Amino acid sequence: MKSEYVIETQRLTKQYDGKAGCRNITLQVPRGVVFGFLGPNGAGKSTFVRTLLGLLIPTSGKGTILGAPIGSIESRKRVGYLPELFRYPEWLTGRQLLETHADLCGLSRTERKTRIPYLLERVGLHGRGDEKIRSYSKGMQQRIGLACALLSDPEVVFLDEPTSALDPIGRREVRELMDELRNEGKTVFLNSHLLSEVESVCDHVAIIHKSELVVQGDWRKLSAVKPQVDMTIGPAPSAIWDELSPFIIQKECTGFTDEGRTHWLLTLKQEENIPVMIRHLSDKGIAIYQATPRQPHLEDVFMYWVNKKEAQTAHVDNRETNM
Ligand SMILES: Nc1ncnc2c1ncn2[C@@H]1O[C@H](COP(=O)(O)OP(=O)(O)OP(=O)(O)O)[C@@H](O)[C@H]1O
Repeated sequence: MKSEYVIETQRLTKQYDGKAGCRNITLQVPRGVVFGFLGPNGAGKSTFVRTLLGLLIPTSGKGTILGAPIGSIESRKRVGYLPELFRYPEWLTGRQLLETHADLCGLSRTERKTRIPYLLERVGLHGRGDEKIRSYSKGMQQRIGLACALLSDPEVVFLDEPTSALDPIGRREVRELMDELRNEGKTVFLNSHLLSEVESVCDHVAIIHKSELVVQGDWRKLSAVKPQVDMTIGPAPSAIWDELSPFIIQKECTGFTDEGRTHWLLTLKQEENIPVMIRHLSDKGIAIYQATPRQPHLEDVFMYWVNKKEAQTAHVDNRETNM
């Protein structure tokens, strides 16, 4: 039976001379998702990915990819990888680069005959495959790297900042590609600093900071951002706010209309308070013209957890200095 998780690690640690890197990372990546792996610069993301791929030897801990131990040939056979700092031999053409990778993956002649033209097309390099990589723009080089990562039709694809060199059109194409891969049942492990991009393609994320895992899960469910609702209501007595106070953490008047309506931004204790408040207002005969829950943003969730980790680390540092 296939495990629910394609990647699992237990206290995986890779340190450089006993410092930095990543430490005690216990992570589960579900099958068939685009998984966002986030963290500030120097948090340990690339170290963790390179350790998963067997490019670095763990200091301690363990992990599996598709059930095979990390670093084993079995686990490496079934993954694709686009590194952050890609650099390809510039004397090769795009097609020759893919041929070389096809040799490394052990793709048969028949497979590469269909797979290479298909991938050139899929990454937007149709008609450019016979040009030398030296003549490729940075974005085109990133696209050919993406084709290399997908060549063996891997079940798990690691993409490290896959859109860093791409224009907005290219970024959208890569987002669509990630969606397609997910729809095909593949798992994409995405490292990216572009939180708006991650937000639009990922439900599941993990955040690491200062080498350690801070949190993982469906980012919309990670307790961070209090629910907010934009409301427009008709004339109301001020006492109504006292009655609603058990549900509201904060209220902000955001505007008025000529018809005597008022716009409010309300921060609530929990989402379930929205229907309760609406019922209360309408029972009191107060007209509600609109009530729209605000969508949370990944950036808020990210900042919340990174700041929380900062505060914990500062607390531990203070205790150690005072001892
Ligand atoms: N080869 C190395 N030797 C020594 N220290 C290293 C090495 N590679 C990374 N580090 C350190 O390990 C920590 C994590 O680095 P890593 O590159 O994994 O972070 P990252 O989260 O991928 O950062 P970025 O977002 O900037 O790419 C950093 O403090 C870095 O300086």
